[in-house]
Amino acid sequence: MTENPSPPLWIYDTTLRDGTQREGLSVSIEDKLRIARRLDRLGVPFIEGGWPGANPKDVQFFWQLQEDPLKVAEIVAFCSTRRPNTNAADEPMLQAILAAGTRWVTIFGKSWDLHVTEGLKTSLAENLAMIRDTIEYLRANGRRVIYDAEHWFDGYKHNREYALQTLEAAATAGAEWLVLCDTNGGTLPHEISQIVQDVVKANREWVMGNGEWVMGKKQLPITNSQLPITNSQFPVPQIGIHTHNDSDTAVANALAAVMAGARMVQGTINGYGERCGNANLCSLIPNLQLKLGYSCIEENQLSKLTEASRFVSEVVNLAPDEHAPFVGRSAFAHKGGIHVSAVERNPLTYEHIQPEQIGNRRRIVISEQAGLSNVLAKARSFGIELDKQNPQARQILQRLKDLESEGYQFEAAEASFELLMREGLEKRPLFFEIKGWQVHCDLVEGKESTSALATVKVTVNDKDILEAAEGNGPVAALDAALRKALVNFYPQIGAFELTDYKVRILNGHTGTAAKTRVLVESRNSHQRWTTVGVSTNILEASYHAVVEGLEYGLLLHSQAEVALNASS
Ligand SMILES: CC(=O)SCCNC(=O)CCNC(=O)[C@H](O)C(C)(C)COP(=O)(O)OP(=O)(O)OC[C@H]1O[C@@H](n2cnc3c(N)ncnc32)[C@H](O)[C@@H]1OP(=O)(O)O
Ligand SMILES: CC(=O)C(=O)O
Repeated sequence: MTENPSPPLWIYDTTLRDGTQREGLSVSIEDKLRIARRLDRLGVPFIEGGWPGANPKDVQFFWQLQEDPLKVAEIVAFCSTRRPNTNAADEPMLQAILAAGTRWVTIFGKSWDLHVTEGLKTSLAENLAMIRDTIEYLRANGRRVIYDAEHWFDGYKHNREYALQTLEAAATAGAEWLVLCDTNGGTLPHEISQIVQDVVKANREWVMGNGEWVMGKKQLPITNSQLPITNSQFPVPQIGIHTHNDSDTAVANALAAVMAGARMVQGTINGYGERCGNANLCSLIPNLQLKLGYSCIEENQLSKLTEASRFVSEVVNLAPDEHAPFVGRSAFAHKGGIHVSAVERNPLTYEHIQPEQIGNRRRIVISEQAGLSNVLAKARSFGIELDKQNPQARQILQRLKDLESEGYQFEAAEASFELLMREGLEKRPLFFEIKGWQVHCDLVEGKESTSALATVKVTVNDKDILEAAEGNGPVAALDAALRKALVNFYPQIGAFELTDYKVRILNGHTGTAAKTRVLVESRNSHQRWTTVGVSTNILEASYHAVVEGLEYGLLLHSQAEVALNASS
């Protein structure tokens, strides 16, 4: 039986061009190069690098890539058509795009008559000439051309005949791809579907025309069958799609276009882009590859998609969207007890794909929504085998629910939950006991910083220790005093660091009687953990979170020692 090969589909990434049009996103040349190389490794065939001539950074970026080119991907330079009533050869922008030295260029032009008369303030005929001249000029200079039909869908709805003429102008001039853009992002999937089908049909009819103009049979100035992306498979220009997310349908629109015959999909990593963003490639690629059977990137690269998404968010300095489909931290996080119970039996029950296929992982969340299955799954992740019939398991679940109703939140403080569970199972080691503590704050009118003094009385191995320490606030002083008291017994405490401290008022309407939840994040040289404390007294809530933070660090250390001894 011969295997049916997956139909090819070209992914075109525009993170470095349209992605950088997102408000709040700004990248250096080095950032752009790092992202381009990461996308190259991911196996994206086309990477739009920017608009050379629009800013010095993009000019430099293309020059640097000429020195040290990408390994696989085609890097593409972007530009508009020439301005009205000029010669393409005299346009500085077109000189800049040639100087970028790429094999492929993308030119955007106007499809909507309103934009021609109102935006460009020129005639419909001149706009067609601008498209044609620009592409012919670039072809004559050895470039392969992708034509982005800006506002295609709005243009089509207002004046179908003229919109089709703009595509025809691009195709006759030698564009190899005609990319239909939903620039304003207002089109819905059913419209995309109908319009793309119509264009694909018109494209085919042009090809089969009466010889007057036969799209695609025109002799093109260059052909290069050595290129990884060759048009030899395609005797005609192919249709592509570029969607924006203003109606929250960018991904759905791109999928609808592909199902209607588009063969190139433009989008960005994490959906970054102008206004509400572009079609998110981190959703599109797995949908196209895993569900629709298209071949977009290598399987072994698909399993690196989550890592690539996080890499890009790190480089552009934007917090990753934890709830992003496919690649978000919560994309395969199960919280409801019913879900966890079923997922534990068969993940297919509540997962649309296997998280490993795109390099993500399943997580079980612990909270008041949990059932015994969550507790058992968490216990397993802590290395504790717990049976559903064990009454202690239900007691732990009940304690968890009681504490959550008092204001605790364990989903973000798994270290505290592990300590709670170990206590319920009588497996919580006693590293130290706190007999008492005090904090004194010195608030001097007119003095900027507060000085605080904390004293703690701690018992370790039957020895009582009394220590005091100062800090620039009460929590810092308390933390310092505890460490001082414990460090001689547990020198590893010296490597623990308190890295984050978050306070949330739980029932603000009760004024100063409100409960406070404190989350403390700590770390050692290779792990991070979070603990929680709740009280009507902010200091007491902090105290509980800080003490559990130290205790959990000691627990991790002792577990690591046990593992080391067992392996040696
Ligand atoms: C749909 C898209 O996302 S397209 C990409 C949009 N991206 C960007 O705009 C980012 C980069 N842009 C820039 O750096 C600047 O806007 C530049 C360098 C391109 C132009 O700057 P300026 O010359 O100062 O012009 P300005 O930005 O004010 O206006 C844009 C000009 O381009 C013209 N223009 C717009 N679309 C096109 C087109 N397809 N073909 C030719 N000219 C066009 C406008 O009519 C206007 O011309 P005018 O100044 O003669 O009226
Ligand atoms: C070209 C482009 O970015 C757009 O039309 O949205």
